[in-house]
Amino acid sequence: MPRHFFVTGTDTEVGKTLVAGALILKLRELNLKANGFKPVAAGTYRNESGITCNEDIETLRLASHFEHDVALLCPYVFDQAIAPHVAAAIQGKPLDKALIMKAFQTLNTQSEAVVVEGAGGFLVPINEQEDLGHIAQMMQLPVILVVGMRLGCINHALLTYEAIRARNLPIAGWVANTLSDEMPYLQESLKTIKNRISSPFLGLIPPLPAHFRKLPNTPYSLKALQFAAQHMRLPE
Ligand SMILES: Nc1ncnc2c1ncn2[C@@H]1O[C@H](COP(=O)(O)OP(=O)(O)OP(=O)(O)O)[C@@H](O)[C@H]1O
Ligand SMILES: C[C@H](N)[C@H](N)CCCCCC(=O)O
Ligand SMILES: [Mg+2]
Repeated sequence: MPRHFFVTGTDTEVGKTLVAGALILKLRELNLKANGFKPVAAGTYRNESGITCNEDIETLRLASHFEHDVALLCPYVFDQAIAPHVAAAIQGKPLDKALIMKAFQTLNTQSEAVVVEGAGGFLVPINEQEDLGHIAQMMQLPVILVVGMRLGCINHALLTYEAIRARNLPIAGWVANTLSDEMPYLQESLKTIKNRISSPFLGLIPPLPAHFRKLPNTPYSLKALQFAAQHMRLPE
């Protein structure tokens, strides 16, 4: 069974962090030292202690085996919640693929399993030449595709699937994440995607119950991650 994964999605805000956190919990259930990694995070807030945080990193940290230093989980954190290469240009700190790889390898030496969460969709740029897909290729990780179940997701899922295959990466599976209670004809969309994507279907996450929903500028709760984990399986 693979223990390292690259989680991508059909778009930004489709539930990659929810699925990445749930995957980490599932790997930890197998008694593995599982940790999350984020190559680049964009968007910060101040927590109640006045510390600058990023929601995704805090969620991955919460799910992970041990409390990491933020720098170990994510080498680049930018303040504005915008495209990473734009944030990098604004802050005068261009993204370096080699530095991301070094950070990933450092975390790897302290982990038995690592779940990497991309930023936005698969082809989101990191600089003028490269994108998150190149990061996945550099890490040589099996990809897990999160499909945010909303109108338009069939096309987005199939486009992303083709893009991952074009980069010659193995696809460990895909997860359907129901973003809202009001997705019309959810089962029909699910069936359509299943018929066209031959990689394993790992589960359908229902809408999070109201009391588990994430508030802005806070990480997911452990309960929310556990709820998601109950509705999906690890790839074989
Ligand atoms: N199953 C679900 N039910 C209800 N709301 C959800 C569900 N999954 C995700 N959401 C909501 O959608 C938003 C985006 O989720 P999330 O942050 O996990 O997306 P992402 O793909 O990781 O985004 P990014 O590209 O910023 O990393 C969050 O506010 C979250 O609460
Ligand atoms: C800030 C946001 N939450 C994501 N981390 C980054 C999304 C970048 C999207 C870029 C794009 O495809 O236009
Ligand atoms: Mg995220």
